[in-house]
Amino acid sequence: MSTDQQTGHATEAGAPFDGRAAIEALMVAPGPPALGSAYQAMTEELRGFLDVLAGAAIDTEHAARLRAQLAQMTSRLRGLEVGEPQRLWGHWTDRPGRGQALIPSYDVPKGSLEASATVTFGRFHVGENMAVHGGAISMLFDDLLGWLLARSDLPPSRTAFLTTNFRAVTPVGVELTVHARITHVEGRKRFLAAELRHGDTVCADAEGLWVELRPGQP
Ligand SMILES: CCCCCCCCCCCCCCCC(=O)SCCNC(=O)CCNC(=O)[C@H](O)C(C)(C)COP(=O)(O)OP(=O)(O)OC[C@H]1O[C@@H](n2cnc3c(N)ncnc32)[C@H](O)[C@@H]1OP(=O)(O)O
Repeated sequence: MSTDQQTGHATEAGAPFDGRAAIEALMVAPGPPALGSAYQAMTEELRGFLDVLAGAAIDTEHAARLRAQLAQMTSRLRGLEVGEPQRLWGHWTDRPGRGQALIPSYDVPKGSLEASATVTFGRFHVGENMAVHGGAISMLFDDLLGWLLARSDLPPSRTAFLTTNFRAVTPVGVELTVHARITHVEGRKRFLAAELRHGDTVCADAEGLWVELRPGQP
């Protein structure tokens, strides 16, 4: 085995990195259930920390103390770094939120062509004026649509384009509903659409194209 320099993936010596195989491998939990529960609880705690920090007015001493505590935790984790396929972050595909804090946690059922979920953005994702950052909304759509596809019976694909329309300010700290659907499939191309609502108000919608990876495509 050797390591792909760009992706950190372990590959057979001389074999090119295969994106399809790597995505298919993600459909199995990366560790035992007890670790999954502990990891999920840890990422939820991290979300809470980031939201509170983003909304807090701290003083110089508090900022310096936090920096020192974070530096200590970072150095403890450094020795535990692994390659991309072995990482735990975001790879708990059997759990809502998948063990990551990049976007709010949501859950969609397996094997469906459309799904609805609830999400709540915290203050970490505020752009300004207590409106959710547009980039965070696009990221939610990319993740949700990609995850809907990954959970369908279709072979692995990757986002080719994603267009987001911001229709109304997306509020922070309240439950929102997101609906995602695979609208049609043409050969390797999958067209998808999504909508984010607060009650009856459409906050944002999106449409995008995902292209099925060919065997051996990175
Ligand atoms: C990867 C995630 C998996 C999930 C696993 C589960 C784990 C849990 C994850 C949950 C969800 C995470 C979600 C993160 C999702 C990302 O973050 S993905 C990262 C962002 N996207 C990228 O990096 C993609 C980069 N681009 C590429 O890799 C390649 O361009 C693509 C998209 C694979 C397409 O390349 P290609 O296979 O060479 O496609 P090509 O043969 O040129 O075109 C095929 C067809 O598509 C059309 N097409 C291609 N691109 C476009 C375009 N931009 N506009 C219009 N048409 C286009 C072509 O015109 C062609 O049409 P036809 O002539 O057949 O009618």
